[in-house]
Amino acid sequence: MMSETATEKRTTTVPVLDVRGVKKVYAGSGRSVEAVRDLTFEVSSGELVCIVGPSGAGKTTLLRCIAGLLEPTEGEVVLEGETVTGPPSDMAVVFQEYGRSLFPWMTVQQNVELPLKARRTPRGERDARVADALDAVGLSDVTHAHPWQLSGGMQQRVAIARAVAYGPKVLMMDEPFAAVDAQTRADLEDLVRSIWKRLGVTVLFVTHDIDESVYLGERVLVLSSSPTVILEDVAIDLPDERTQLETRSSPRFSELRSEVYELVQRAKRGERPRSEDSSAGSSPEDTGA
Ligand SMILES: Nc1ncnc2c1ncn2[C@@H]1O[C@H](COP(=O)(O)OP(=O)(O)OP(=O)(O)O)[C@@H](O)[C@H]1O
Repeated sequence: MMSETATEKRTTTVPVLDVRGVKKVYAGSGRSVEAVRDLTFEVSSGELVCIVGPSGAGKTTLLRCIAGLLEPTEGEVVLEGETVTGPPSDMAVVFQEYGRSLFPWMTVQQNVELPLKARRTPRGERDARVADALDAVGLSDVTHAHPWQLSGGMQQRVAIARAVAYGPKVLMMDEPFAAVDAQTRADLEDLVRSIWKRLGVTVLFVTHDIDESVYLGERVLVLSSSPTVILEDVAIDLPDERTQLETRSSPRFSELRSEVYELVQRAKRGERPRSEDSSAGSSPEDTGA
């Protein structure tokens, strides 16, 4: 099993990702929207960090800035010491809309190997990576099927396999399970944790779902409502081995869930982090909405 190596790797504290003072203002048509005001946090190599916050808090905007798909208005994103100025080669993103991210005319195998072909990975290595990734997501027996022949949950597994085959240092997931049923969602959550352990990859997981964030994460970053900053960085001190039944029914899970729930409620009420209390411009009127 590879989990020991992955566990050792996760205990290191090298920041793989450094988000420094990121602000994003969308401008256009005579209207500007400050989606994100000032986000600063670090993610260590091999961590699994979840991001939650009220609707419209700027979770997707933040993720797109980190993925190099949007340019921050101020601040910077530093990945392994390099400022992100476009999609970094060692980052992969899994989006919610699996139906739109897979090519229907290509087989599962072809969809998963596409980014490797684009990177001109040699055939032998490509085949091995695709086989490993499909094995990791439990889809080795449908390599020649087309996405439309698979269930929604299986299609999302293909999208995850594609990201995994690429061998990213950082795997970002933007509400990846919002469109699947509850049972499939639980299976996919366990899949994310098993892949994370198996590969020792750093994972940044955006979700609306408070229970999901606590179940998956080692840390949960709670965003304030607009103008968005980090309201709280919550350490999830649950045991490393998690199961849907035992973990979710443990007293500590309930406590953490309540803590994050209360923080999200505070965010919705427009509360600001304590660090802003003494700073200028932090009056309740300044909380936007
Ligand atoms: N391309 C855009 N142009 C203008 N405003 C935008 C654009 N994209 C997002 N916004 C605005 O920025 C704010 C943050 O949006 P974003 O989608 O990042 O939030 P979110 O937390 O991911 O939302 P949700 O949880 O509802 O998916 C919202 O007010 C949104 O309307």
